[in-house]
Amino acid sequence: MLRLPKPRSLLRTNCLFQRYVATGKIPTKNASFSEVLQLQEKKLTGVTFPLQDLEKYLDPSVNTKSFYIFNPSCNDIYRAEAIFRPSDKHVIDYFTSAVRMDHAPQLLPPEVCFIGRSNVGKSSLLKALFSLAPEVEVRVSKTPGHTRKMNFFKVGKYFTLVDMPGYGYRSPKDFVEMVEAYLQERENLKRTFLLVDGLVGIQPADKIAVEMLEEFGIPYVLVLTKIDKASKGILIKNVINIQDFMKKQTNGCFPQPFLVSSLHYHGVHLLRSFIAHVTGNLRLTTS
Ligand SMILES: Nc1nc2c(ncn2[C@@H]2O[C@H](COP(=O)(O)OP(=O)(O)OP(=O)(O)O)[C@@H](O)[C@H]2O)c(=O)[nH]1
Ligand SMILES: [Mg+2]
Repeated sequence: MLRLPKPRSLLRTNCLFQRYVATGKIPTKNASFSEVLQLQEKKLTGVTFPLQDLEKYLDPSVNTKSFYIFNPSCNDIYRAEAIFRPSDKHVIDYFTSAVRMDHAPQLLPPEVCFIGRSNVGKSSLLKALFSLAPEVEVRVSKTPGHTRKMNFFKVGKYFTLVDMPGYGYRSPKDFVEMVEAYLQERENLKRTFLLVDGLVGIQPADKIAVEMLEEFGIPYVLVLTKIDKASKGILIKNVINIQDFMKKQTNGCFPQPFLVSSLHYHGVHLLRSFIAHVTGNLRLTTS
């Protein structure tokens, strides 16, 4: 069923990763879409549409229709990026943190939040999304359980992104009261991004999170993280498993998973445009 590529050298990835760990700074290569557009077509697809890029390794009998549900044009992606670029009139910044819902800020703009197991890469993804506004401080750590509060980041008047503490290992003891209450009560919450490790695939704790989202009846999206760490074979296996799981056991899940590497910006441009779209700030020219 699968046509697997030869294992590729991880040398370059490792060098970049070492630098990332040593300096704590996320690399900036390919952070902006205009840089990505300079890439050769093959690489451009890999960075911009990592899920669609997997199609060439799949048997033609595999149904990949769901890979193209959200399929913005380059122009759409470019327009969405402008929202993630700060200016004097358009301020992007950390706003506040909260450990309880009654401490959460009263914000009117649409909101999206990022949940997932501790260490799955939630804060790193926010950092990558905000890479065009490097003064925005998002703390990431290799120690699981680093984010202890709900952290609110305002993107001008357009929307708010919320970085959540992780569930599972070393999660805050008040996690349930904090996050479940937020998910159930937040009226301006437009979409929840549930992050799953692209290397290990969906875990029992993730399935519990899915059950909770299904029970709350709120729309959510699955995002596979750290795809730079997974071989194409592992990634394809995890994508197929997840698609199968989504089809059989979910109703509120967007049928197209998103694949990201916060280290190399794979899928980050597409996610920026999806966020702009679901918060009502990007009308697609293609649909
Ligand atoms: N190679 C690689 N490493 C990543 C990526 N995203 C995150 N990491 C690493 O994974 C570790 C955890 O990242 P965080 O973003 O802090 O994870 P988190 O989900 O916010 O974790 P908690 O706040 O503890 O729940 C850090 O060492 C990151 O450098 C990625 O796309 N690629
Ligand atoms: Mg975090």
